[in-house]
Amino acid sequence: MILLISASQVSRITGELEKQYTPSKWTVRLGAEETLKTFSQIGSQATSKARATRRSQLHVPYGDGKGDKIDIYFPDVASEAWPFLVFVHGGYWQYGSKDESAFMVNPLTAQGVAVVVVAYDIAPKGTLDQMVDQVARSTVFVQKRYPCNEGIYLCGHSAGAHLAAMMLLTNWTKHGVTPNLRGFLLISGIYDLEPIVSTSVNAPLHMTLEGARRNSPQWHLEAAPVKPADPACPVLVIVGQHDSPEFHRQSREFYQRHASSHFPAQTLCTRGWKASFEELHDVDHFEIIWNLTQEDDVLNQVEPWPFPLVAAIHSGQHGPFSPIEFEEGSF
Ligand SMILES: N[C@@H](CC(=O)c1ccccc1NC=O)C(=O)O
Repeated sequence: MILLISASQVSRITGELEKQYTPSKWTVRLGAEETLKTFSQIGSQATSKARATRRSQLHVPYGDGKGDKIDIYFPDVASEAWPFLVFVHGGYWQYGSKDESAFMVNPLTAQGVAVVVVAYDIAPKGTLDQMVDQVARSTVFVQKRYPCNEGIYLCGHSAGAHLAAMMLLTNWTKHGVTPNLRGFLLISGIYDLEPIVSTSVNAPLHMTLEGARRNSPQWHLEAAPVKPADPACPVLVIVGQHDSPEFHRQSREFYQRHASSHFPAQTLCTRGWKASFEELHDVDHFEIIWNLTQEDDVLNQVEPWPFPLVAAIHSGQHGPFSPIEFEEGSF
């Protein structure tokens, strides 16, 4: 069947896709520009505060590349057997940096969790393949440097959630060590990159459809070389209520309890991951992260660690979450 569509229909469709993948167009409290400005201000302030008040090691090289750097922030307790939260910042693989992304450092280190904020080479310097490799190498570095860690929890936001999710597929054998991964916290992420190819996001990324698919966790879950080292490694997929419908779809389809015709047998649940899905009530794509600077933010409650969100759902105390659409992942 040949489908004929007019030029104006094409421009309407591409315009809609562009809007769906522009998170600042969906905010409800501040305007787009003010939201982006506030996000970067809050990130910078949180980072200055963390560096001024927490014991830290900054710009630690995890590889030979100039951009292979992490910041490590430590709890007060003298030990190396902390749990580690490794945070991968967002910014559509083309902006953002570790130097304005220490949102959760003070609340988490105060509760005994070491926080690692990862730098990677954003576009145009870095390609998607290189960024994925950098996040893998930074995680391996943390494991090698802190072999007594009480678990590494990978957390990413938006494009950073994509990079963190790619670690579900990583074959660690070539890295010589399998990180002690105990959980994934994927916040407002993108797991199928194909729709991005035809948006302006792709201008500095130069992704081909093939490259987009190669770097889409949604398309490769069946190829995950190993099941999680710890069968209790939970994967929490979270999206903000005021994220766009496309962002909601991305999270839901990645998690989904049952395979869809679009992604047959390609969801976290159907591949055997202990996954949960949650829509966080009344927050947008940016507030969901900047709220992590607050000690009382739901995602910062570490008792019971790792994810009180999961525990709260299981105990029926939904608190500030929207209870809709949650299904416990099958295992
Ligand atoms: N240009 C985008 C900004 C954006 O998407 C973004 C900004 C900061 C952190 C994460 C982002 N999104 C995905 O990585 C917008 O206007 O919404």
